[in-house]
Amino acid sequence: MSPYVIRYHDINASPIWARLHQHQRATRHLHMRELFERDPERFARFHLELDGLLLDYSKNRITGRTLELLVELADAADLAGWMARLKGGERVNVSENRAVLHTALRSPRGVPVWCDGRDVSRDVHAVLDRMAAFCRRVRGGDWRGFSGRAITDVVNLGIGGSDLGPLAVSEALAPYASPTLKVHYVSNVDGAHLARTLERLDPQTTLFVVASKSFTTPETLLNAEAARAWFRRAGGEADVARHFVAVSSNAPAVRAFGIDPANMFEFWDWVGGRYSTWSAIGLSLMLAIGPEHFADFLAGGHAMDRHFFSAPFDANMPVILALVGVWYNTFYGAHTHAIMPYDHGLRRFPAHIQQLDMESNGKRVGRYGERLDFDTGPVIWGEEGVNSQHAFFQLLHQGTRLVPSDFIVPMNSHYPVDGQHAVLVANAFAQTEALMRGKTEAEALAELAGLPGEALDMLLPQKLFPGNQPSNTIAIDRLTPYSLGMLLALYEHKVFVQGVIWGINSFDQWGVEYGKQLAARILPQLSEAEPCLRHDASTNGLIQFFRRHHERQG
Ligand SMILES: O=P(O)(O)OC[C@H]1O[C@H](O)[C@H](O)[C@@H](O)[C@@H]1O
Repeated sequence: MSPYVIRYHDINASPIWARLHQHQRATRHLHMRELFERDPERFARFHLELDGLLLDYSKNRITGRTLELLVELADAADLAGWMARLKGGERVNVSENRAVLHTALRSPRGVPVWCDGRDVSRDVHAVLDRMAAFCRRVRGGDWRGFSGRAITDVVNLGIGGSDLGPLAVSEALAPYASPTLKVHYVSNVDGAHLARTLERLDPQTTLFVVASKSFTTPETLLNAEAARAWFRRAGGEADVARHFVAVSSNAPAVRAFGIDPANMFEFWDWVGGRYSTWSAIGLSLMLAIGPEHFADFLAGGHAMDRHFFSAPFDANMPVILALVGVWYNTFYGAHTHAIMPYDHGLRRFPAHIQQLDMESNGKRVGRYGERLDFDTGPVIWGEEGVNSQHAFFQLLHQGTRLVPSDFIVPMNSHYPVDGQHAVLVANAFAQTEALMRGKTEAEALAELAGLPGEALDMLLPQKLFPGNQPSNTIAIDRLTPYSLGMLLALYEHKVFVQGVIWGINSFDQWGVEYGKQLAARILPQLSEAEPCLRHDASTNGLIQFFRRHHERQG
């Protein structure tokens, strides 16, 4: 039984919660444009820098007092205590009775990290060493396929945390990837995903990485079986060992699937799926970028960990990002949060953060099972810039919703194409400025000077921009393994801090189980002959429609 089970989280009954509501009422009329005009030091006061990563949080509806009160809220939620418990390897994932130590995955060699009396850092580095040795063999052409040819393609078979993180990071770090080893990610149980990937590949030179923490996820196991069948058309059963490796915390299931545990890379139950990119789940990533770059990625994550665990709350990037998010979510009632990377390589980053945040904090009960009477994690969404400007920014500029957002902007590109990077950056900065400033009636009138009265009446309201739409800008020198490590760890800690404030266990995910159970029930019914009456009328009707229209294959 967890030692924490007796405590209840009633942060919304705390005096600071009420004071923050009062403060919101007292300051909500403030416009950021005026705040900037009044205080030329606003950027100086509201930005932080760490190793070439800058967090500008000045374009938010906050004052110095807002931050003081939000820090008091963090104190009331015992943030310092929960940070110490997290770092100390205590079982902060109370519903699963597990420690949460993804920070140990990026801790340097030789620095012990204790969990249940065991130095898990040794285990971490032992696996990292095995991964590095394996990657060097594959990348160097020493690990060969059954016909003696070197591996040219790696297919990662995994879903959720066993896909999104490594995929997003692999795409972002493409400039660091091997030119001779291509890594593909297949996640969906929709056969199209696997089939369309395999149609370009040769079984003689393809290596499959079956990535599943539990090794029970049906989508991944079905894809792995289909991949094995595809491989077996060319290679024999004895050759499977050269073409299939596994990443899992479940050795018996890996063995039962037919993969030699010698070809399994281990991780542990104290690594949550959506926090596992840094672990052996990053094997496909390491195959792509090599062990040295992977080590730089871990070092970047560790740099952010050191900052997070040591900086005072009012100068702590993840804490600030989290508190400002809580300000809008909880006290302004904002429902969503957008993430816009102005970098083509980061185009899958919002999807990864979507899982990280929504699977962690999309919960309606507290960590002890108590009902929470306030809104918790926001809907996370986003798209790469500038494409997003040409798609949905209309709503951000002139819609009726408050949509806080993060702009992630590298100052340098790996692909300098005739000054285009400056255009990209100019667009990012301009958007944050426009969202903040808005456009006043006087400014709009100046643009419309000379228009006849009727046209002016119609057009003037269309040309007004209310502004006061908040954004954070995360500017980085260049997208490198190190800076991406910092960026990802920044978001992981942000999510943790928000979870602490809302009293949530950010490390379980009971909400995804129910749909899986029902899918397992419906699957056999799709091919039964007798009328389907076991569900509600809608579900029965859909099952009948499938039966009428589905053409059996195979
Ligand atoms: O790595 P696996 O055990 O295959 O799990 C893959 C994913 O599926 C689950 O349903 C969870 O929602 C995710 O958190 C997890 O990352």
